[in-house]
Amino acid sequence: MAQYSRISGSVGLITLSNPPVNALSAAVRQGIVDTVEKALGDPQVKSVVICGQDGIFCGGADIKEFGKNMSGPPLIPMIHTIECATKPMVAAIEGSALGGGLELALGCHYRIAHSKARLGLPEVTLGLLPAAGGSQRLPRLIGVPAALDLITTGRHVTAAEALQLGIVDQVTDHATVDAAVKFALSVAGKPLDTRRISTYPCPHVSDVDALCENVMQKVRKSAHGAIAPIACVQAVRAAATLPYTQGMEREKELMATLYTSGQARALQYSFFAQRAVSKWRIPSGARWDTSTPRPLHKVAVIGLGTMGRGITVALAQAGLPVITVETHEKQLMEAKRAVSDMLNRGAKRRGVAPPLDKISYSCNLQDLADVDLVIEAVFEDMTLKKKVFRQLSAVCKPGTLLCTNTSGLDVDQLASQSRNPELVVGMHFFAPAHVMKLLEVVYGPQSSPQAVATAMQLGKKMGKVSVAVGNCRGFVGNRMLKLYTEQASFLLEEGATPDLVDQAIEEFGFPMGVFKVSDLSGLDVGWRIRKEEKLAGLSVASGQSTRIREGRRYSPLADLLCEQGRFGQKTGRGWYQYDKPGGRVARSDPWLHHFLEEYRAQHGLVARHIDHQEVLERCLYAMINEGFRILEDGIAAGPEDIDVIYVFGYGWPRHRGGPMFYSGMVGLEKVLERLEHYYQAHPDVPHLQPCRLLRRLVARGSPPVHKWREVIKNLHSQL
Ligand SMILES: CCCCCCCCCCCCC[C@H](O)CC(=O)SCCNC(=O)CCNC(=O)[C@H](O)C(C)(C)COP(=O)(O)OP(=O)(O)OC[C@H]1O[C@@H](n2cnc3c(N)ncnc32)[C@H](O)[C@@H]1OP(=O)(O)O
Ligand SMILES: NC(=O)c1ccc[n+]([C@@H]2O[C@H](COP(=O)([O-])OP(=O)(O)OC[C@H]3O[C@@H](n4cnc5c(N)ncnc54)[C@H](O)[C@@H]3O)[C@@H](O)[C@H]2O)c1
Repeated sequence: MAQYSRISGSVGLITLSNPPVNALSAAVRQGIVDTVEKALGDPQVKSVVICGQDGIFCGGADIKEFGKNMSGPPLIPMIHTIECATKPMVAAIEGSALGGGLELALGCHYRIAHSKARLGLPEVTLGLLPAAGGSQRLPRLIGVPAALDLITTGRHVTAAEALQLGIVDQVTDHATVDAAVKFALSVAGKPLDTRRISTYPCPHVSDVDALCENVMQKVRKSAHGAIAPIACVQAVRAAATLPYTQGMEREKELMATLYTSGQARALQYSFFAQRAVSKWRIPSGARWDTSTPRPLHKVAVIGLGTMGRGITVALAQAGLPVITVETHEKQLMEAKRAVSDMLNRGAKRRGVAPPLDKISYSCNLQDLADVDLVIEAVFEDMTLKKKVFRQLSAVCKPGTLLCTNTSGLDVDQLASQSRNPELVVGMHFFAPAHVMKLLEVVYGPQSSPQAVATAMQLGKKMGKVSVAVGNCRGFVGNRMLKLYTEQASFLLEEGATPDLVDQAIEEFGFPMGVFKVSDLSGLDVGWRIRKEEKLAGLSVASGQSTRIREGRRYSPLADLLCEQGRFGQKTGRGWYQYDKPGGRVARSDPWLHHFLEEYRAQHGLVARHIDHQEVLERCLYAMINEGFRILEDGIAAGPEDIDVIYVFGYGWPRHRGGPMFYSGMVGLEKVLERLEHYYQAHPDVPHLQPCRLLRRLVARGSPPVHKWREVIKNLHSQL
């Protein structure tokens, strides 16, 4: 759908109309073709303006159409007709002009943008490239280096930057369509030969091969196996080296490869999954569209360690007044300095003033009497947290929401310490909290719809991707992670090295292998928890075998390293060695290899050859199996929730969709068969036993991931 009218006597106005983002669906494309024909055929019309309804120009091709049989007029000839028109065509850009939307605008002879508009070619983030001429027109318009930057990253630019780059001709603070109509009147009848971008030569670059090779190397490094960024470089290179028509052929060829790839499917799934999780619903029946969040005027953070500092920064950057509480003046002042530094650095990067005045600092919990919401981030110690919750319950005004940033302690137990357990939820941030996008919002059986809605909305305000999850040990992310790291340790016992395991994981697409991450976060963190759980340290029951806990296989390797003071990067030694404490570059450590050999000898273990395939199957399938259990238990509402958590919180390569999507790509039968194989080989590892939901899905013919919810619902109704 596109509406047509004639205004100011001689301007044909075409309005794209497909809420919410005026995506270029088959109907919209047909509407554009019809209205352009009408405008060009109307002798009264001297120039044409194309705009979008409801303050947004166009969000690009309709992603929901991808993978289906395409109907309706194709984009490329449609844009070509617009460019060839003999009447000036002006794009009036408000809101967003993205992907196919910007390509449509590039087909126009002029572009007028509102100052708040955003423009970009984000196809790469969907596993594609701008294949409606964008990869060929943009470099001709703004030059190869700038086009490479925009197309390989998919970043959106502001109207001001678009003007500077030469993407738009004018920026206005006023009504965009009015400005565009005025402009269209002023250019009516003027020659258009110099306005057709496809006819431009690509601006000269001294050594285009060297430039593209350089960008290609950078892109390969950051892509972690994603193919779209590489195809984007190849397409822009074609623009720089070939005539337009041949460049278009190359664009089409590259797009055909990407379009049918599993990576594009994964990335498009991820796009919709990210949006689906914001439409939360929980077992109590509460849901996103019927629950009203509480307005927040002032919030508090308790405990200004690693997490509290990051959370405070994120809250202040979101514009919220925050009061922070520490135990002693010394800690408070130290934290104040660190928080101020973080805010100053962030503000410098973004070219804004640091919101230092949003934060106040205190050592007295009594100062929290008037806050609307508290985020507790004290040590991971249940006794301490319970005490803090009792104190907060006594101090805070009625209705204050109490949230905990615990990584995995029982949120219901904390709720039971409060006079109003319905106002308690977990807000599990990830380190560094002002950077990481993920937030798990943990609800309990008593959490009120308003408490969940408020935490979800606060997460959104802080720029997080928030996922509502049920309460269990480790919630979703850490519960699955435990199985992944456990398998990695078992593999070391069986003959692998940290280098081999990490290489397999990094080749899969994770930015860092499991042992490098462990060195970065500090081995002591997990050690402390395991000691509290009586799995490690002096409290391990006497007579217990070193490699068995609670009747299951246990690997004490990490505990043994901690006993040697090898805590990872912070001590300069861990699973790897570093040039100094705090060093960042992991190097293989002969000591560690010798230590592993001795350990195996001591426990009668014979090292065997382990290949990358086994590393991936053992580590990833164990984690995926736990994901199915989480779905079975109703802790996550659907596979999308788990996948979003893994992509945004744990470095799962986005072009592989997330663990649950990936299992579908591998084939559920295969995952089941491999788990059965490994469980048979390791019967002392119960988590390798394939869970019921996985078996049920395979028995149902392995439906695609978007159909799993039905099977889960049936499973739940039978319980
Ligand atoms: C052998 C075979 C050969 C095959 C060759 C095939 C050739 C096919 C020809 C293709 C030609 C290529 C054309 C072009 O180059 C490709 C593209 O344009 S891809 C799309 C690029 N656009 C984007 O990536 C933009 C995506 N959207 C956004 O970034 C944001 O939505 C927004 C526009 C900035 C708005 O943000 P918000 O206001 O925050 O709103 P939401 O994000 O919550 O979105 C609201 C709602 O809209 C849905 N939606 C958004 N964009 C699209 C879209 N492009 N298509 C469909 N739906 C879209 C979004 O999902 C939300 O809905 P909900 O999921 O909540 O129901
Ligand atoms: N570090 C991580 O990667 C991470 C990630 C997610 C969640 N978490 C969770 O966040 C919480 C905090 O972790 P952290 O790493 O920031 O710990 P941390 O040790 O760095 O900081 C804890 C801070 O709490 C302060 N504190 C202790 N008791 C207090 C009290 N009664 N009143 C006020 N302040 C008090 C301490 O002085 C300290 O500064 C824990 O529950 C942890 O499990 C940590």
